[in-house]
Amino acid sequence: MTEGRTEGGQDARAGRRGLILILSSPSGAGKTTLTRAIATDGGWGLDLSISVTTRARRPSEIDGRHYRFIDREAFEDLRARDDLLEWAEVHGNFYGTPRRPVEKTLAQGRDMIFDIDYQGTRQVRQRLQEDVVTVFILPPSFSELRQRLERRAEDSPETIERRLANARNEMQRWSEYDYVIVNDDLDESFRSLQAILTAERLKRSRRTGLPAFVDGLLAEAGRPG
Ligand SMILES: Nc1ncnc2c1ncn2[C@@H]1O[C@H](COP(=O)(O)OP(=O)(O)OP(=O)(O)O)[C@@H](O)[C@H]1O
Ligand SMILES: Nc1nc2c(ncn2[C@@H]2O[C@H](COP(=O)(O)O)[C@@H](O)[C@H]2O)c(=O)[nH]1
Repeated sequence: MTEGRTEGGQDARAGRRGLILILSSPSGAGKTTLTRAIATDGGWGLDLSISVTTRARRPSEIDGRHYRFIDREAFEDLRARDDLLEWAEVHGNFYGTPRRPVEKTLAQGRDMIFDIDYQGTRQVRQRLQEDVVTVFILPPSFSELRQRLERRAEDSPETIERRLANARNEMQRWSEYDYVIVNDDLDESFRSLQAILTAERLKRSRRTGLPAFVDGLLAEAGRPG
C-alpha cells in the first residue's frame, strides 16, 4: 500500500525531514541488489543517487541508470568544482556522488538511497549528520561471497580476486554503521531493510511537524466538548 509507506498517515499529519539511507558492504554481499529493490519499488518513495565513476562499464550496466561512466579528467573536473558530495578511490577506480541532485531532493523533503563505500559514508555523515542512516551488509560466509561474485559473472578473475582481497578491510568497518544485515536469505534481508526505513521515518527528531500537530490536539482537548 503506497500511501502508508510514504506520505500518508504519520507523515501527512506531522511533516518530516528528508533522510539519506546509505548501504555499504564488501563487493558481492548484495548491497546493489537491495538498494535497487527498495528504490525501484515506488511505494517506498526513495530516490536513488546515481554515482559517477571512472570504472569501465559492465556488460549489463546502462550509462545514466547504474552510473554515469566518465573518464579521469572529467572526474577531476567535478571534484575541482566541488560538484561531488563525497568521493573515494575503491578497488582502483574513482567514484563520487553528485552533490546537486542530493541537495534538490532533500530540499523537497524527500528521501534518498546511496550505494557507496565506507570512505564515502564517513564524508556524508560528517556533512549531513543526523539526516544520515547507515546500513552495513555482510555476507553469510566468505565462501558465499566468492561464489556470488563468480556467479554474477560480470568481472574478470583478476578483478574478483582484487575485490575479495579488499573485502577483509571493508568488513572491518561494520561497527561504524547504525545497522547491520547479514544477507543470507534475500527476502528476509529486504524485509529488514524495510523495517529500518520505517522505524527511521518515525523517529521523533525527524518529524518537524509534530509540535504543531500536538498543539492542535491539546487545543482540541482543552475545548469544552
Ligand atoms: N541473499 C542473496 N542470496 C544469493 N545471491 C544473492 C543474494 N543477494 C545478492 N545476491 C547475488 O549476488 C551477486 C552480488 O550482488 P550485488 O551485485 O548486489 O553485490 P554488491 O554488494 O553490490 O557488489 P559490488 O560492490 O561488487 O557491486 C548478484 O549476482 C546478486 O544477484
Ligand atoms: N564512495 C563512493 N563509493 C561508491 C560510489 N558508488 C559506488 N561506490 C562503491 O564502490 C564499490 C564498487 O562498486 P562497483 O559498482 O564497482 O561494484 C562499492 O563498494 C560501491 O558501494 C560513490 O559514489 N562513492
